[in-house]
Amino acid sequence: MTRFLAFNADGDGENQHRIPEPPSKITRHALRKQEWETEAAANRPASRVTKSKKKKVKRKTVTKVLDAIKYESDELQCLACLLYGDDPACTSKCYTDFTRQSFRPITNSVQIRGPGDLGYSAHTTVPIEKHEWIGEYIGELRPLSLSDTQQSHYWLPIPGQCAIDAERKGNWTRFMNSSCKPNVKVWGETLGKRHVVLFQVLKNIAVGEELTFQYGKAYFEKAGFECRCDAHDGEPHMPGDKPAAKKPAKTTGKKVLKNAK
Ligand SMILES: C[S@@+](CC[C@H](N)C(=O)[O-])C[C@H]1O[C@@H](n2cnc3c(N)ncnc32)[C@H](O)[C@@H]1O
Repeated sequence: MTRFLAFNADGDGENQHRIPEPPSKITRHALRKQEWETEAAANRPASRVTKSKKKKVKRKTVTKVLDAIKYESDELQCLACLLYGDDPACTSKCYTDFTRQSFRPITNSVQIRGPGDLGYSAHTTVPIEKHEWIGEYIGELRPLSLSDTQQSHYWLPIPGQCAIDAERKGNWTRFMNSSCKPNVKVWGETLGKRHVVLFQVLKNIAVGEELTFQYGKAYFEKAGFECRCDAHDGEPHMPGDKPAAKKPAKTTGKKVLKNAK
């Protein structure tokens, strides 16, 4: 298991330590194969399962799930070639081209700090310009049908497909916390007939700044806790709530007199 290195936020950078329960570092989506076999078995019409077919279905299912986020649709436009899904010119090359050419390769320029109030956090060690694409959400592909209790806090669903769960395996993007004043935006996109979840920078970001995106109200409602981001000075709130009005500073007698004039 490759471990993410982290730096203690209170330290001077030399205080390097390992995250208590680190996930595996991966660059491609992974699967819990057995889980998908169970899922497939549950959805397979009983009457059609014959002994000879059983093996075939099993192999097919895993392959199908491995391709779960590759889709067949003529309605979606590829972010790289701008062609629609039914165009044969849109191929898997679009994915490799886009990730090689249009991604700011910041993977080695992200420092994982913490734990702080929100756990670990991702900070850039290089300046990043507005509109740059900085990463893809990577994790284990899991069935959408899993119950709420089986879904982790690193669960990101792709509607109609599957969910990406980065609890046990993932890349640096799993460490991005939520903010109501985010500097990164999350996009569900398609690249070379593949569903992807990408992150794009919303404004120029300076060295050392934390990278954050908005998880959305539904995330916090489901997770059963409130957002405690810096935009609200760490006060518990739900995304969309207005920041509580700050208490007026104590007025001095002098000021009151001046105003009274
Ligand atoms: C995708 S993880 C982000 C990385 C996480 N901080 C860690 O240490 O692994 C999401 C979890 O981080 C914490 N978190 C992130 N942003 C938060 C926020 N704005 N308010 C409260 N908790 C937050 C919550 O525990 C949440 O379940």
